[in-house]
This record gives sequence, C-alpha cells and structure tokens, in this order.
Amino acid sequence: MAASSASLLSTKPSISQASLSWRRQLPPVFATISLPSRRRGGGKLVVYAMDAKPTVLVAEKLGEAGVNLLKDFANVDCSYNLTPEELCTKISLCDALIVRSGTKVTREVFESSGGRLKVVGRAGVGIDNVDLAAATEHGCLVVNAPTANTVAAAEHGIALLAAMARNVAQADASVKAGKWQRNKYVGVSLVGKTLAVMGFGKVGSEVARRAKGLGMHVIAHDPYAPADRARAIGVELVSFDEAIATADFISLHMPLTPSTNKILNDENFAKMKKGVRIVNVARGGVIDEDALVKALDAGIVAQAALDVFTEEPPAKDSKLVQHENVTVTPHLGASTMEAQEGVAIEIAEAVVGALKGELAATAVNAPMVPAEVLSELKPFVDLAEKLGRLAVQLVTGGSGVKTVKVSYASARAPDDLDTRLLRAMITKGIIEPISSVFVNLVNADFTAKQRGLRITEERILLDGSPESPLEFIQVQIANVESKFASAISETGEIKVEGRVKDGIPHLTKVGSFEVDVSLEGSIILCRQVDQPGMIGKVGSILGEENVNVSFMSVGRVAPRKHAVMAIGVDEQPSKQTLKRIGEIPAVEEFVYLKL
Ligand SMILES: NC(=O)C1=CN([C@@H]2O[C@H](COP(=O)(O)OP(=O)(O)OC[C@H]3O[C@@H](n4cnc5c(N)ncnc54)[C@H](O)[C@@H]3O)[C@@H](O)[C@H]2O)C=CC1
Ligand SMILES: O=C(O)C(=O)COP(=O)(O)O
Repeated sequence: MAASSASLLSTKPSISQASLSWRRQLPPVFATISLPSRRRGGGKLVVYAMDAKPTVLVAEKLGEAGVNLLKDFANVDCSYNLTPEELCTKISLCDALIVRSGTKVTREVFESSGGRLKVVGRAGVGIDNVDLAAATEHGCLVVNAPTANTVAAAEHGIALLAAMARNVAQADASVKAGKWQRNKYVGVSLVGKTLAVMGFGKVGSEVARRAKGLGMHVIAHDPYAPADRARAIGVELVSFDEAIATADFISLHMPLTPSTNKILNDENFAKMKKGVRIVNVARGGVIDEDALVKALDAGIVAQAALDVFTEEPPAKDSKLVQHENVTVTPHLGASTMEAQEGVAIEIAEAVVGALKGELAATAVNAPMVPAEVLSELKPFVDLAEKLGRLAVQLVTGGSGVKTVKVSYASARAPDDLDTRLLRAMITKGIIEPISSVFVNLVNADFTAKQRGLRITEERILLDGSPESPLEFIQVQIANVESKFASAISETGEIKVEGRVKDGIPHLTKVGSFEVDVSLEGSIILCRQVDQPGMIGKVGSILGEENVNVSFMSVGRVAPRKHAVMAIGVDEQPSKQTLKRIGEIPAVEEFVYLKL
C-alpha cells in the first residue's frame, strides 16, 4: 500500500514509487560517438559503459574527495578541456554535469542533452557561466557550492591588495631580469587608507574583516546587505557614488549580473579619486576593460590587480594584462588546496542529493525547501500531482485549460505553509497528461506561464490544531466543460478535492459529491440513480473482467436521488468492461481516469 509519489526532478513519465527520487534506467551499452571537432583528430569518442547508475560528467578538475563521493553513487566521467561541440555530444549520455568557471554551459548544452541532464553542479560560487534561463526551461536543476571557497577568494583579494601596493609582482620580475630597482618600486602603505568593498556578501565581508586587521578604514557598498551586519564588523555601508569617490582602494566582490555588467566604466572612473587602486577577484565583466586601460593611462587609476577577465584566458596582447601598473593572476581566487577539497565535497554532495531527488540547499533555480518541511509535505506533494491529473482528465472542452484555482485548507498560519512545491506538482499533474513536455519543480512555473496557464492559490483558514500542514487541497478548473458533468461544482468549475489519510492521498470530493477513494491505481467515477445493488452490479462486472477493485465509495446528494460512485481499480479496464458498466440502466455517466 505504498503511496506512489511525484518526483521532484523527474522526467516524464514519473518512474519512482514511494520516494521522491527519479533515477532512470540507462541502456547497458557502450556509446561511441563521432566527433565533429578538429581536436582529437576528428576521431571517435568512446563515452562509457553504462549501467543503472546515473552518469556524472566532471568537465573541470575537481578535488579527489568529491570525485570519490560521486563514484560511490554514479558512473563518473572526468573529461577535461572538452570543446563546446564535444560537451554537446557527450551531454546526451549524462544525468549530471559538474563544472567550474572555465566551462560555458550554454542553451545548446541543455538542448543537446535531450532532456536527460537533470542537474548542473557549479563547483564554486559564480554561476554566470551557466545559462540559467535555459536550465530552468529544460527542467534542469542548477546547484552551486557557495561557501567553501569564500576564505580562499578573500585571502586572494588581500594578497593582491598588498602585492599591488608594494609592487611585488613587478619587482619580482625586475630582480629576475637581473635588475635592482629599489627606487622604482617604492610602494604605498595600506594603514589608514580607505578601502571600498563593493559587494558586501560572503567574500566582501571577509575581505573587509581582514582589511580592518591591516588598519584600513573600510566602507562598503551593497544595496542588498543589512546595515547591522556591516556595523557588526565596523564597516559603514555607503552609496555607490560615495564609495568610489572616497576610496583609496576599491575591491570588487559583487556577482556579474546585467546590473553590475561594466559597472566600472568611463563615467564612474571619472568620479574616482585620482590615484585610486583597484582589486578585482569577482568577475572581469564588472569592469569595462577598455575604460580601465584609459583610466590607468590617464593616471586616474594608479594600479589594478586583477584575477578575473571578461574573456578568460585574456588575449595574449591584451593592453590591460600587459599594462605595467597592472598585476594579474589567472583566476586563482578559489585555488587553494583547502578550498578545492571543500568545494569538491560541497558540490558532490549537492549533485548526489539532487540525483536522489532531494531538494538541494544550494539550488540556484528552484525553491529551497528544508528537509523537515519536505518530509512533512511529501504525501501532499503526491496528492497535489494526482489531483491535477484527475482534474485535467475531466476536461472535455471549453476555452482550454487556462485558469486553475488551488485552495489549501489548513489550520497553520499562512506564512507557515510553503506551497511552491505543491503548486509545482499540481502544474505537473495538469500539464503532463495533455502535452509532451515534462514538468518538474524547476520548470513548473515557467512551463505554466509559457502555456498561458494561470494558477491562482488561496488559503482556507481552519480552526483547530495545526499538527498536519494541510487538511485538504482543492483544484478547480474554470471555463471548461467536463466529460463527467457531475464534476462541475455549484459555481461552474471542475472541482476535485483530496486529503491525506494515514499517509495515503485520497480523493474526497468530485464536484459537489463527497466520495472517499484512495488515489492509487486508477479510478472509475460513475454517476447513477441511487438505488440498492449498484455497488454489486459494477463490482461483479469488474470481477468477471478480472479487474481488481481496491476501493469503492458512494457519495450521494440525498437518499434515492443521484450518487457518485468512485471505484479504485488496479488494472486498466478494457473498453468492453467500461461499455458494460455504461450499459447498466441506472448509470447516468461514467469516466475512467488514469493516475
Ligand atoms: N576569483 C575567484 O576565484 C572567485 C570569485 N568569486 C566571485 O566573487 C563574487 C562574490 O562572491 P560571494 O561573496 O561568495 O557572493 P555573495 O552572493 O555572498 O555576495 C555578493 C554580494 O554582492 C551584492 N551585490 C549584488 N549586486 C550588487 C551591486 N550592484 N552593487 C554592490 N553589491 C551588489 C549582493 O547583495 C551580495 O551581498 C562573485 O562574483 C563570485 O563569483 C567567488 C569565489 C572565488
Ligand atoms: O567560485 C567562483 O565564483 C570562482 O570564481 C571560482 O572559480 P573556479 O572554480 O576556480 O573556476
């Protein structure tokens, strides 16, 4: 009697039963793929032998501990330096992909995966190299490892700050070239200088803390950071203009987004103090690199220390890289032994968890639902999908399935019930039976919007003890006709309602008829004139046709008037069986619904 359950990341059809996992069986063959690329001599790439385990492609160097964790659960293919074409070719055989900043996970990658790719793990923080919109549209979860390299990045920022101020890199090159230029490489002191930290998140605040230790006066700009967190480490949050105009040193720590793209540009360099020094361990794209070269040449910017570039690696003849007042490193911020081990474990755990169907705490493009909330909601997740499936199968015509109202009846306070998961599963239940797309937690809202399906949610507040998160869920589809007229409620919508009883989802209302049938197997709904012997008649037809009945319930308006009988069946009845049921004189209408 295990409840079959919806899969959070499942492809269609949902395979798993009694769990939230979605593992797919893979064909037990070797795959040999011709590569269009010139590299590897245009040869053939043997991908790997496959078994029932999922396959994880690790496309960039990942710490050993992480790879070992992955191997316990999956086939792991470590293939580095793939061309975009090679990546697109391989990806159709992979369930997960792990990258760092050096791999562009483009829309083509998702399109080439043919729906198999279920999770992209970014072994680090910045996800600007992953096309998130495409991932979401393809129902692919993106997870990152946001904490394990924070200190490494902050330490690298401080290393660059000090190295720049004291010309360490330039002086080193000069000594190695046989020179001894003590006067040329006189530096500037850090103590007492103002450092503006742009982006006061994890890395930015660690940089600020360390810079305070060096005796600097630290200010920060971050439109979204709480002032009390800054105050707690003695940092004042200021406006963007104030930060760049008053700083002796500027250290960049914001993500690359459309609003931070080239945020340091001609206009903003012009507002800076002459002789300002800039450190960038965030993303190259936050600086307009041509504008920086101009500002360096004009002496507005005295020096820059850069770990990141718009194009990586930058062109060999890049004026910026070659500039004598610029110190560069090849995107080393996260590259410490410790950080790489930490990041590898963090991402491997997140990817394995996602492949098991668990919700990742570091999901970038899906709601994060804490484990305890998830386990509480699990039977309702199943109920939600099944109600969606039932409701949509009752539709026969009208203006199309466009407006769905979901009501959640609960004694919990409204902000104590996270309905995103339930909404996603109702959407899955509604869309999948009538289309070829697959829907999961990641792409549910997107898919609904794309199909013009409007899902509104309302809460029905109940009195009583809020032990269970929900009493019942109602799904109503408006402006449609039903193939089972009795499913239309007094207000004109198709309406189904369900509850969870002993952990099993039950259908408890169809239109205005109360029924009670567990949502397992499939269901026959039958409206009849309420009279003795009906249960026996239908039951014996099903018995004669070898269809096992798991549940039967009758809901009636009043004795001897109309009743709706809900019959749970384990097997799909043949057309002949259904015809025989329809021919029972008292049966007014009936419908067979697949769960
Ligand atoms: N060079 C390297 O190897 C590494 C680079 N990074 C990069 O460092 C950056 C920061 O990483 P975390 O601190 O972990 O991220 P985070 O998300 O903790 O912090 C980013 C902060 O930037 C703020 N922000 C967003 N838009 C802003 C704007 N327009 N102006 C000012 N602040 C803004 C956010 O509110 C947030 O507080 C990211 O770009 C990340 O990719 C991180 C680790 C290693
Ligand atoms: O975590 C980040 O955002 C980084 O920039 C680190 O990049 P990496 O993993 O070293 O390629």
